[in-house]
Amino acid sequence: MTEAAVQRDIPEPTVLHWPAPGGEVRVLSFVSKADAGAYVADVIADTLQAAVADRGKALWIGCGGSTPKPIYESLTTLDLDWDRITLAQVDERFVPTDDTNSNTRMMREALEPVLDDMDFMTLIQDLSSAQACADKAEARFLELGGGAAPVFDIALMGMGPDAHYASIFPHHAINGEVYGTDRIVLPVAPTDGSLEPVLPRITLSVPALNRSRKIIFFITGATKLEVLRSASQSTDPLESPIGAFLAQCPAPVEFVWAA
Ligand SMILES: O=C1O[C@H](COP(=O)(O)O)[C@@H](O)[C@H](O)[C@H]1O
Repeated sequence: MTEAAVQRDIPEPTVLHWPAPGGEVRVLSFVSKADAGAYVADVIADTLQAAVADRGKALWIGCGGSTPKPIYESLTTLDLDWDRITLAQVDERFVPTDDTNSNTRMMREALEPVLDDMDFMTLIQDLSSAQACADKAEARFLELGGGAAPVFDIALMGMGPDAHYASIFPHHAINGEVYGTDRIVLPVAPTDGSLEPVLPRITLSVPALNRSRKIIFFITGATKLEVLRSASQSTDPLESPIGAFLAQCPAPVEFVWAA
């Protein structure tokens, strides 16, 4: 069994930090996206290998969108005990897994070199309805947790330019339910099309995300850094989903950023 993943020689980041209602926000700022991505991949790899060494297996969750694809690709180049690693999704669009909008498709493509060795759990467990899909995904998570909501060794998360995280969007009714639910997985209704989400979605609930031992957000671009700076000052879930999340999250949260 490998004790630690290969460590790359990554230039030291600058640490940006500012006060916020939920506690200081800390952002590791790298000179290049490649360095930032390599850092995130190494943190995930080390966390997974430590979990395998401690508990014989690792369970983690990863986000979709386009930003994290290089992280997943990078992880496949590292020497990990893939046969002991399960990856599930933070959120998904309720579309077939071969659809171009599918996070599952992106993740499977990026992880292709190790996909047969590892256990990848898509949130798309049923295409008859988003509720049936969420119910089946919930059951899968309960299996993974031995009958209870599982603990995740690490969560790789992202943030959209509208301050959404997972599939929890500003001004969406899901904000009234997603923080206080007993559910692990919830369906997210689409809007009328003028605002995201335009497609129905499936998301992990906030209590489920909170069961991560650590959370690492990977964001890129000047716009998202300014969105984070401003949104972290509000704890109103309707206006500022990311600010609301940070204000209540019990897990250690780190942001990694590059322009
Ligand atoms: O819709 C989504 O967007 C966010 C952010 O994606 P990005 O490509 O702008 O980084 C992502 O974290 C989430 O998983 C995805 O479903």
